[in-house]
This record gives sequence, structure tokens and C-alpha cells, in this order.
Amino acid sequence: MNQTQEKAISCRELTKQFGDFVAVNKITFDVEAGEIFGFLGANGAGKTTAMRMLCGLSYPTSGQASVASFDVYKQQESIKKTIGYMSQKFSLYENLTVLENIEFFGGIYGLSDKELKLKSDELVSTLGLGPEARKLVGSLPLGWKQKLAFSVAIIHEPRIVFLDEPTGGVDPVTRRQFWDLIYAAADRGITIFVTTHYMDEAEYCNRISIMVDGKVEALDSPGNLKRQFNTDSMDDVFYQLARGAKRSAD
Ligand SMILES: Nc1ncnc2c1ncn2[C@@H]1O[C@H](COP(=O)(O)OP(=O)(O)OP(=O)(O)O)[C@@H](O)[C@H]1O
Repeated sequence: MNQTQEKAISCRELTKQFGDFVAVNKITFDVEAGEIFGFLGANGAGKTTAMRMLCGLSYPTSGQASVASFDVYKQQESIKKTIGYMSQKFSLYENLTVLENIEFFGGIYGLSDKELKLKSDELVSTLGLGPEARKLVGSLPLGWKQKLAFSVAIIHEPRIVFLDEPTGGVDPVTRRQFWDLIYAAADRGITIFVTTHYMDEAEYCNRISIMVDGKVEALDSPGNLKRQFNTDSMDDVFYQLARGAKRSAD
């Protein structure tokens, strides 16, 4: 586990407006180092907008936030060097092989040749890729691409990794395998910040926050949220909160 006492992420009244529209409305929360933090919300709730601010990709309108103690207004470049990021569209090159992708991203993140060789061997073995390692990524099943994209997003052992709907479109068994990789990363002290629409995944998180119309309306462990909302299903917790939402996807 990460020994530092500092919060991995800290937000206070973080806000983003587009003109008069308040996409993210005074959100306040902390994420502990080494925690698996689920960031939930219906379509349009403001998750991506919030995540972009935390990743140093967009300036807040007001409020404060720090990521690995770096300030989101003044230290965006330091934030980018400290984090890993995987989007739903995972940024692998489909026309390169698995090994070429690992080498490419490892190179970008500054790994030495020796580290790259070690990491490549480790990844091919952990992911059970074997002969597939020399195949084009475009030819792999979606679940394998996602696992590879995640592995590449943390190849430089970042302190925090942001995952934006990393398992969209795959079955529960494949999602469970993906989560084994997430747990292994968390065990090494990497903080996980993950958005998802899947309630089985919400159950795997240490704590989750649920956003509705730009605000964080609930934040606790899955067990405590279920007790608070008097139900035994996370689906139901989510539904109770999100049914009053005014925003929808389009
Ligand atoms: N650049 C922008 N200009 C104007 N409005 C925007 C902009 N970016 C996002 N929005 C609006 O802000 C709201 C929040 O969008 P956001 O993408 O953060 O939601 P989300 O929770 O990530 O949803 P999804 O799950 O659909 O990705 C939406 O109503 C969206 O239309």
C-alpha cells in the first residue's frame, strides 16, 4: 500500500460552467491513496466533465481540487505526469501488435529498454496472451483489448489511474477478469478512480459517489449506501437517486 498520508484526490466545491449551464456543481469529496473509488451518475450527470478537470485537461470555473497534491489550476502538467488514464475508446493502436503497443506506450512513459522488456514479459504472462502477443491488437476480442489498455495505462506505475467506463460492452465474466487486474493494481498502491454504468462493478469499489445533475448526491461504501437507502441492491440505490434527474444523455 501507498504509505503517504496525503489524499490521492481532494475536491472542494469544484464547479464547471459552460456559459450559464452548470455541468459540475460544487462537488466536494476526498479519495484516499490506494482506494478504489467508483464515480457513478446517469448520462449527462457531469462525470466526464469532472474527470477532465481532475486529469488536468480542463480548468474549473470555481472551487478547489488537488490530485496527488498537485493543484488543478496551477500544476496541470505535473498531474498529467503522475496519473494514468484509460478512456472508453482505449487508446491502443489497432494496427500494431500487442508487443508493439506495449513498447510504444512504455516508451512514451519513459521506461528504459530493460524495464520495457520486463514489463512486456510480465504483461504477456499476466494477461495470458502467449502467441497473441505478436498479433495485431485490432484482431483481439474486446475484453482482451480492454485488459491490455488498462495494463498499458499503468505501465509506468502511476499513483492514480482514471478509468472512464473501461468495460463498456463486455459480459460480466470478462468484466470480473478486468476487475482482478484493478484489484492487483490497487494492492500495489495505485489509486483507482473509475466511472461505470454497471452496478456489479459499483459493488467492487471501496466507496462510490453518485452524481445527479452535476451534484454528488451520495457517497459511501456500497454496503452503507444500501443500508441508507433500505435496499439490498445497488441498482435500486442508483435508481432512487437518478430517477429525479432532469438531465438525460441528449
Ligand atoms: N463543452 C461543453 N459545452 C457545453 N456543454 C457541455 C460541454 N461538455 C459537456 N457539456 C454538458 O455537460 C453535461 C455533463 O456532461 P458529461 O459528459 O460530463 O456527463 P457524463 O456524466 O460524463 O455523461 P455520460 O455518462 O453520458 O458520458 C451534459 O449536459 C453535457 O451536454
